Amino acid sequence: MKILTAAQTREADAYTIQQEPVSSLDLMERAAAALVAWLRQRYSAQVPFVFFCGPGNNGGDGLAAARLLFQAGYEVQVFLVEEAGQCKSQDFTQNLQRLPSEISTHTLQAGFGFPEMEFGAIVVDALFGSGLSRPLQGVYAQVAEEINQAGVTVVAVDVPSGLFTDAPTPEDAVVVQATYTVTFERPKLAFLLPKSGAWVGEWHAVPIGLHPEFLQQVATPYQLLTNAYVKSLLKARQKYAHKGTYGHALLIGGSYGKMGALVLAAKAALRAGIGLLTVQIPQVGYSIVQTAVPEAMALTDAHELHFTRFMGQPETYECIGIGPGLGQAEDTRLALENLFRQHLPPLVLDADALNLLAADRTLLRTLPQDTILTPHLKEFERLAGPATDDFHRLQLLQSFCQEHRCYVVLKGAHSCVGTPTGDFYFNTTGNPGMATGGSGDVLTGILTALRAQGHSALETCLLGVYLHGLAGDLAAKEMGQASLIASDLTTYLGKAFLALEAS
Ligand SMILES: NC(=O)C1=CN([C@@H]2O[C@H](COP(=O)(O)OP(=O)(O)OC[C@H]3O[C@@H](n4cnc5c(N)ncnc54)[C@H](O)[C@@H]3O)[C@@H](O)[C@H]2O)[C@@H](O)CC1
Ligand SMILES: Nc1ncnc2c1ncn2[C@@H]1O[C@H](COP(=O)(O)OP(=O)(O)O)[C@@H](O)[C@H]1O
Ligand SMILES: [K+]
Repeated sequence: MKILTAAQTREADAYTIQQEPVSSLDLMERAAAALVAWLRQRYSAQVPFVFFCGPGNNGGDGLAAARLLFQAGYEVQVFLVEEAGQCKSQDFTQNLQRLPSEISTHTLQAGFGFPEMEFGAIVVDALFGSGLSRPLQGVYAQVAEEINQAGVTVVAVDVPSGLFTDAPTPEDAVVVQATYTVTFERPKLAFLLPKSGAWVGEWHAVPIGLHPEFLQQVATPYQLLTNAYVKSLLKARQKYAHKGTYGHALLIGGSYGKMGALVLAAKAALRAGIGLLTVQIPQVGYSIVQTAVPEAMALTDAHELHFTRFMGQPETYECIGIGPGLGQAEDTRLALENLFRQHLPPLVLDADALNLLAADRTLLRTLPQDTILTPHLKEFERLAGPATDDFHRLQLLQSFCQEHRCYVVLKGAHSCVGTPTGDFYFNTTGNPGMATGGSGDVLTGILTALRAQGHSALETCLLGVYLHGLAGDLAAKEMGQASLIASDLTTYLGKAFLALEAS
């Protein structure tokens, strides 16, 4: 699903208005109705609502929604927030005229006294949406600050007011802290990034019937993963298949004190459908692996404690995953350097393999085309340098993938897959319960197994991050986020496959 910029959203609105055709006012009515449907599903008519409406179409949405909610029997109060002399949008003015006189309506201007909130009231933030052109100031900033200090549930309309959707929001800017953001048609780019996303709370995208033709033709590098798309990437298992049909993968990793990481990756690879799995481990890991993962074959390194030399033949494997628990010893770096000189099958690189690459960036040039790298934010910073903000990091990701002709899974909430073509795919599964040691090792195992089964690098990344997050969501549903541990992701991977197939 394409993610649109604010300018593209405006074009989509205009195209829909012209081609459907529908009046701008009716399109606003559709948006307000979608918002109100969402509110009514969540809150009963006993819950009072307080609307704060700005001067533009976002405020117009707020006014239309206040009317519809009032007509549905809810208690509604409206505060019009305006700087002296600020001009109003036409649809705002029309919706103000349509507001039933029974709704208590007040204007807040500079120097206002902030209203007392009734206990349990829900604030609807409709100050500014995608039309924000500068940080909030004056009365708008004061109202936003008061809302944030009121300790109430805040539902932002389309965008939390004060948040820029396609550019970094200045560190010191005032932004409404939303509990929920009900956004029209598509989430905005800022919702998916770690700093700006924090203002958004839990976002829900509600359709408002923007013209499908426009959505189909509009060009953007930003995509959001959908269940339907990821499902289309699944391959059914064949009746006459044998273990050779599903690839032979190799995982290289583990070191003294870090064998667990390799074990987690190995178990995940097996649960992700690999036909055969071999692990290369230092001698210290031999009985650990043979006991913990009897399904895997083991190659032992000449070294007791860490990786120093590849002991197999690269052509035996359809994919090699390197990194979980690897360590960063100097002879490990040399071993990687030697390995990268050989003709290799597709690679998945994680953890210490990435740290070694970062320490010796000449190694980056020797990577086979379409290698998959799976850094978290810190590892990515070591590889590509520091980012000044979320948007700058996306630029770094794009140039890194293009320069090294590789795929990068930038891990976090909404993990982002960067591609050599300069595209970005944001994941939609996963939860903060997965912020626990070893989750990334599980992902490496899954990706290595999918790649070895013949998925392209892109398919591997998309299917892998989605299934990994879905396993986390299913696990969290049963055991809660705090108790979730990395092994649970592997335990629930089967259910994640089943849920995706059945969706
Ligand atoms: N027909 C449409 O265009 C639709 C628009 N929709 C709503 O319209 C919103 C966008 O509306 P607008 O483009 O009117 O923009 P906003 O309502 O976000 O902002 C209104 C105007 O205020 C001014 N402004 C921007 N930043 C300011 C600041 N910091 N201080 C003071 N004034 C500032 C700008 O002139 C801006 O156009 C969307 O977020 C959505 O809520 C929806 O009703 C769906 C249909
Ligand atoms: N808040 C979150 N929401 C969704 N997924 C998360 C969150 N935090 C972490 N994850 C996922 O968990 C994994 C953590 O990987 P990583 O940081 O490499 O952990 P480790 O090094 O301990 O294995 C990544 O796939 C990441 O996307
Ligand atoms: K808003």
